[in-house]
Amino acid sequence: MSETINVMLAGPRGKMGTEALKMIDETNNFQLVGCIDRKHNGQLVSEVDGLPNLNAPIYTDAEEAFERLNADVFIDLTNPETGFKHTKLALHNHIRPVIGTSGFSDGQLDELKKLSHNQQTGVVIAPNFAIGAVLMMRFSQMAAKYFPNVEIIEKHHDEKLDAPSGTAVKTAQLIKEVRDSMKQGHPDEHETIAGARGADIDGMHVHSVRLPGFIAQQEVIFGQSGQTLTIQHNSTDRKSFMSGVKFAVEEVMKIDHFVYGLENLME
Ligand SMILES: NC(=O)C1=CN([C@@H]2O[C@H](COP(=O)(O)OP(=O)(O)OC[C@H]3O[C@@H](n4cnc5c(N)ncnc54)[C@H](OP(=O)(O)O)[C@@H]3O)[C@@H](O)[C@H]2O)C=CC1
Ligand SMILES: O=C(O)C1=N[C@H](C(=O)O)C[C@H](O)C1
Repeated sequence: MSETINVMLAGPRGKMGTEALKMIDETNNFQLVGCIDRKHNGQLVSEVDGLPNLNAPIYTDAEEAFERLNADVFIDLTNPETGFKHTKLALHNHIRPVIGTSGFSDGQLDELKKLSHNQQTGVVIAPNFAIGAVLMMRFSQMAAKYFPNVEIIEKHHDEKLDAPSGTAVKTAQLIKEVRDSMKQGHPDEHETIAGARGADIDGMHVHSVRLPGFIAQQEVIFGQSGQTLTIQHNSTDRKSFMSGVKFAVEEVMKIDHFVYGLENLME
């Protein structure tokens, strides 16, 4: 039988957090030891409406939670500012972070990488936990070798705080690794309304749609003379992210270094 992994989680009442609590509850060798939330200090998860029947305490003070809880792994599903603070606290306490929260800057990612190295503690930061999205990013990187002209359209629910999405940024980074830097579109093009061409990542234009009705979707559109190629992924349910979260929790137990992107843990 697999050894028990003690897990703590920040953001239990959130859309992803509630789904992650169900996954932890359903996984035989995962044990929830506590949560960090903005509300319900001192209560048990089971005492909060809508959360699973888990007898784990809730802390509103993150420092106290990291000091008191005997956790192996820390999952963060909050927001960029909070998630960054939590990840540093987890590493300082040698609790391995699995971070789904998106919106960290390159500078923040560098700082966490250095901290992980100094603390000799593994960390997994995954812009997208859905296997289909990881494949969409990989296929896009493959295609970019042959189709350097590319634009990314990401579509999310209108409660999302960060734009562009972590997935779009990661996709652009993967493409950047295989194509020469270039400016796309007409050399003389100009926006008559600011923002019309979207964000620019190394010459790639990234467009963010925010509408009710979406969970998460991304299209990577490649074009060259006479043909276009579109690689698209849809998450139609947040369950799509949970096998990736589970996988990351298991894998982070085996590493002592920084990993950015689930693809780096897959065969
Ligand atoms: N990597 C991936 O595959 C995925 C990543 N995400 C990312 O995960 C994050 C969460 O997404 P989602 O669940 O949709 O967002 P929600 O807004 O539904 O949930 C965020 C939760 O974090 C809580 N929170 C905010 N600040 C704090 C704090 N200081 N301490 C503790 N809890 C806090 C919020 O509490 P309150 O309700 O009081 O505001 C809320 O319950 C986002 O960054 C999103 O981009 C989302 C989907 C997939
Ligand atoms: O906020 C979301 O919902 C999502 N966020 C992640 C991102 O920013 O890429 C992953 C997924 O797209 C859902």
